[in-house]
Parts: sequence; structure tokens; C-alpha cells
Amino acid sequence: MSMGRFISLEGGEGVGKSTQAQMLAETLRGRGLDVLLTREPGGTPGAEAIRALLLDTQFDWDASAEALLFAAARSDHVANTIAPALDRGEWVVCDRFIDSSRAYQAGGDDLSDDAILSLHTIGSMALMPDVTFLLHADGDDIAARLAQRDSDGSDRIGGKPADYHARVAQRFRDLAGSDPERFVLIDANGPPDAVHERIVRALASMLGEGG
Ligand SMILES: Nc1ncnc2c1ncn2[C@@H]1O[C@H](COP(=O)(O)OP(=O)(O)O)[C@@H](O)[C@H]1O
Ligand SMILES: Cc1cn([C@H]2C[C@H](O)[C@@H](COP(=O)(O)OP(=O)(O)O)O2)c(=O)[nH]c1=O
Repeated sequence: MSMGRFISLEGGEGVGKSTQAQMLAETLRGRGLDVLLTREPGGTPGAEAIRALLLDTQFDWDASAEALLFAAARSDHVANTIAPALDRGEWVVCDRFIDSSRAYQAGGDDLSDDAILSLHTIGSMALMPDVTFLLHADGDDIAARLAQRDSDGSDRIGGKPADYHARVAQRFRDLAGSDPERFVLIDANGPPDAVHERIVRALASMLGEGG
């Protein structure tokens, strides 16, 4: 039985993370692996409840309260869902993880990366993914996808101004550049199948299974 791996998918809103996380989980299951597909913020009843608080436009969390809430949600998710699955030898595919906090709460707002990582140490034993796919796609395509998906309005964070999201995108790129052992940049343009193919190929080479 092979050892479990922890894979996260990251990137801005609408780039296709959820779609690709599902496709990846399905492919891995097709290879006979036990796979846990999960997401952040969320993945446990408690963390899903915190998610609702975080995304509700009636609240105006400041940057530090927001970072603490994400860290609290992640703590519950790691303790009760992710770590037990990894202990059982399962593969975990997670739609967003710690790098979202580093990109949004530190990059978009101005908390330090060290502060975010300290919260992660306190909350989640500083658990890091084995592989992180950072999806990126052309802005115009994404705007069209989001307009369709979020026709009833965007959530509290998705609705932040364009300059905030530009800082988030830049921080994601910087994080990926600073840790090429863990991150793989994935071109998320084109149909879902083509993107999936890129991810599967990259995973094989990250895990040393050849091209
Ligand atoms: N490769 C793709 N091409 C076109 N539309 C896509 C593609 N991947 C996802 N979508 C659609 O775009 C929207 C956002 O995708 P989603 O997977 O929810 O992104 P994310 O999880 O990154 O926000 C959804 O409506 C989804 O069906
Ligand atoms: C996990 C996480 C998400 N977020 C934000 C990103 C999204 O705007 C929002 C909800 O995540 P998500 O539902 O994944 O958004 P989308 O499908 O639109 O990409 O929470 C953070 O700001 N910090 C975090 O640590």
C-alpha cells in the first residue's frame, strides 16, 4: 500500500480549482487509491460554519480577525479531517489551503507572511502540502466564468477591489517562485480536460514517476 500524499490546489477565484480538484480525485481513485477530496475554508462542520461567517457580506472583519478565523477553520479541518486521512494512508486533495491565507491575508492585506505561518504553527502543526498546484488563466476568461457562476453576486472576499486581487495574484506567484520543490504552475486556460491532463502529468513528474 502506498503512502498518502497531501495535494493542494491554489489560485484566484474562478480559475478552475474546484473543477480540477474533483477531476484529480476521480483519476487517483481510478488508480485504486483512497482519496479524500476536501476544501477550505471548510471540510468539517465547524469549519463550514466559520466559512459562512467569513464570506457573509454583513460582516466587516478586519485583516487580523479574518486571518484568525481562517486559521481556526484550518485547525479544525486539519485535526479532524486531513491529518486522520493522511494517517490512514489516504491521498488528500484540498481545494485551497495555507497558501490562500498567505496570498490573501498577507498579500492582499498587509499582515506578514511570518504572522500567517505562526498562526499555522499554533493551529495546524505547520502542516504543509507535498505538492501545490497553482492555477493561472487569462483575466478575461475568468471574468466571464465568474459572471456566469456568481450571477447572484460575489462573496465578501471575492467582492474585494481589483487591486486587492492583483496583490493576491502577485503573492501567489512569489510564493510559487520561492518554493519550486512544492509548487507547480499550471496553465488553466482551455477546456477542463486539457487542464486536468497538465495536472496529472505534473503530478507524475513531481512524485518522481517519470514524464
Ligand atoms: N477549463 C474551464 N473552462 C471553462 N470553464 C470552466 C473551466 N473550469 C471550470 N470552469 C467553470 O468556471 C467556473 C469556476 O470554476 P471553479 O472550478 O468553481 O473555480 P474555482 O474553484 O477556482 O473558483 C465554474 O462555473 C466552472 O464550471
Ligand atoms: C482558504 C482561504 C480562502 N480565502 C478566500 C478565497 C475566496 O475568496 C474565499 C472562498 O474560497 P472559495 O470558495 O475557494 O472561492 P472560489 O471558489 O471563488 O475560488 O475565501 C482566503 O482569503 N484565505 C484563505 O485562507
